[in-house]
Amino acid sequence: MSIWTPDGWRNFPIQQQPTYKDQASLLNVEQQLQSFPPLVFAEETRELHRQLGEVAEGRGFVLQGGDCAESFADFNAANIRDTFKVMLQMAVVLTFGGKVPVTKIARVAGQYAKPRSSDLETIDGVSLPSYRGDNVNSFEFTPEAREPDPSRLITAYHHSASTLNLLRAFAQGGLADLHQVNRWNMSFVESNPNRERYQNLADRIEETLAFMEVIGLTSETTPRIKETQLFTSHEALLLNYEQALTRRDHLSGNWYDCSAHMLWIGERTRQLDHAHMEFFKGIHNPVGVKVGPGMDPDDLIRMIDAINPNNEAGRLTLITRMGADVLGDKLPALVRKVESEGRKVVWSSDPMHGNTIKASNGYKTRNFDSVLREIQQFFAVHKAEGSWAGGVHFEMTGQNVTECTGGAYGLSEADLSQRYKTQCDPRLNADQVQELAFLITDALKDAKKL
Ligand SMILES: O=C[C@H](O)[C@H](O)COP(=O)(O)O
Ligand SMILES: C=C(OP(=O)(O)O)C(=O)O
Ligand SMILES: [Mn+2]
Repeated sequence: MSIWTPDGWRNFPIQQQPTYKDQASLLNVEQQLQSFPPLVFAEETRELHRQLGEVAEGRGFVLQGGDCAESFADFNAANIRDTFKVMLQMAVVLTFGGKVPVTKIARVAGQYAKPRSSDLETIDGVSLPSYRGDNVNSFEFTPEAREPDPSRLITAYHHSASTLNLLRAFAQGGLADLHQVNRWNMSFVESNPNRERYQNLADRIEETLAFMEVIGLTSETTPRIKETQLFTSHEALLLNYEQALTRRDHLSGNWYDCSAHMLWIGERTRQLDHAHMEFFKGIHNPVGVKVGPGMDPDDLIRMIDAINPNNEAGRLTLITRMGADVLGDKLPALVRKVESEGRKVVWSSDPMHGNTIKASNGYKTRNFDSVLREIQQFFAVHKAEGSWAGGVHFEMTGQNVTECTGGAYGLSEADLSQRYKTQCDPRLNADQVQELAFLITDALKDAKKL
């Protein structure tokens, strides 16, 4: 067997890559990226691996979320802070309500490249290359903007570095204090139309914090109360970028893709004999694979064995994205196969990508109830099969956008145009996604009885 190298993927067929006209400039960019510092440290990545190992064994839950596509235009402190805040709020609700430790993984600091259904976008009879994410081309609909530009990879790297820098400061610098986080939850509940549904849980958290304070467990005495740990992740789609950030760790001698703690392969690029699979085989990060309704149980085992030949718990997360109407038919056979063959995986639910629809006014959207239904069915299937529903994966933002319909504020298709800001898929807004956290705690608590 030949030895794995970070550039070995170049010998395999590959999908969903931009066609760069200027190859010399691409090479130059790759060389620069290779000389830049890594964005994450292998030891942090191993800690995430350890936590995901606990999740695979049924002793933890993963909350993964963030924009479908980060954008250079929305790169600012308020956006980063608000995503961080909402993830923390959700994690507290899930930890307390579900009585289980929650590992937080943001889709941030590198979630720039997008696979697309079509290579071309046509507007009023004009066809141009599709927008493929800000590290490839620009969203604006002109021939110049849509031309893939390698220098965007450098910009993406610097944006990712600054984003990570701020997140690390937030995580350690006091913004993550549990008292603070629950104050945000209280104000979310107070103004929510479904307040009576959520009030009780938020009050109980408040009381618990007050009790802890009385017995001396305060932010001052107990650092865990004011600090948190947030990992980063993105779809490792552009392998030129990922290769350049893949470094050999001096402590273990292993290769890590140091662009993020966790990387995943999308539904469109996970062919067993293609480049992405080859790349993922050699990196030691925890990895995710998106699994849609077309996956065959035997192929799933082949895929698992290709990526996780030693069957290590925490190495592989299967992120199922089936659609609320399909999951009940398709997921049981996959779960049964994986469990009966003894493969250790984290099962996570992406309830977004299988529920994408076109609204009557043309907006790409998702409905809150379909998203909730897919998660509920995900829990129900795992309960029936005796497996552990290990996590959820959302496209979400801390901003008050109008991209998905439904939720307590009853967003309608007509409301979508008010603040439809996404450059790719529609995200749940801060209120919608917090409601989901409250609404899934019962299923999570129930799952724990297994
Ligand atoms: O985020 C995932 C994909 O990039 C996205 O769902 C593709 O969307 P499209 O069908 O508009 O290309
Ligand atoms: C591209 C994505 O997902 P999928 O591969 O499942 O379509 C995504 O998570 O944005
Ligand atoms: Mn998406």
